[in-house]
Amino acid sequence: MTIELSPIDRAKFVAARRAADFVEDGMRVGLGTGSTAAWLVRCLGEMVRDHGLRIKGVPTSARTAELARDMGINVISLDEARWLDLTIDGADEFDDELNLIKGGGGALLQEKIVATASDQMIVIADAAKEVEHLGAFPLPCEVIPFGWRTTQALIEETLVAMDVMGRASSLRMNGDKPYITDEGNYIVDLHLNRIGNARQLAMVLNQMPGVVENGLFIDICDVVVIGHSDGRVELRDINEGTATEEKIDFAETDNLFSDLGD
Ligand SMILES: O=C(CO)[C@H](O)[C@H](O)COP(=O)(O)O
Repeated sequence: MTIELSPIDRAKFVAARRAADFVEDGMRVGLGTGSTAAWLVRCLGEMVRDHGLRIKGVPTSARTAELARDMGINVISLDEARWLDLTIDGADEFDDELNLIKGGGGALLQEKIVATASDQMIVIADAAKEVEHLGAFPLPCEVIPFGWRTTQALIEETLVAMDVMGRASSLRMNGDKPYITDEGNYIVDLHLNRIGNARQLAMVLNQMPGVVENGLFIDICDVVVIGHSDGRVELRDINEGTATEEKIDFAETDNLFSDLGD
């Protein structure tokens, strides 16, 4: 039986399926968070189950840990792994230098720690995530709950002083309560519209007391795999300076859909 996927899920799936080919036997792999990364975890689970792939997976959230265990992946902590061969994760935006906004799913802190502790980071995304300038997607900023209003005000004042466009920010909510990250923190989303100097902003934000981490991933991503709903995948490697295109045959991946629906 084949589960009918929406065009966006087909795009996410083919990106994940192609990126899974980068995973080799014996690797320690960082497992991202979000709907695209969930496809990756399912693909790796199938490779473990049906093709005997032996990997150790380091999840970037409780959600991903649960899914990875359900898929039969050997899950270990980052402290056990210490260093990773590869991390594969989704993104909310990427630009032509493969700088990213991440954290739409609230897992930016663990995601950045895990990606930074990896020899290589591969981002998997549908084509809508590609932007000329980062910032249309609200930039997540993880802050500790203590004095969060003061931290938010400090962030806003700093953005005004830096003449960053937008300037509004909002506390991320889960119903009528603040959204709580896996680390017990809050997220303040910065509505910037367009980020002029992402490198500078990332550094400035992280210097503020109360800010734990921000969702700008600068010089961390090595490769982006962009999926399209017709099965095409584009691979861009920032280090090699290459851009190639391939096509995934959905017929060969039918077994993945048979028992792995959401
Ligand atoms: O950064 C993330 C979670 O913190 C996700 O990778 C990002 O939000 C993309 O999610 P999706 O694949 O569901 O579009």
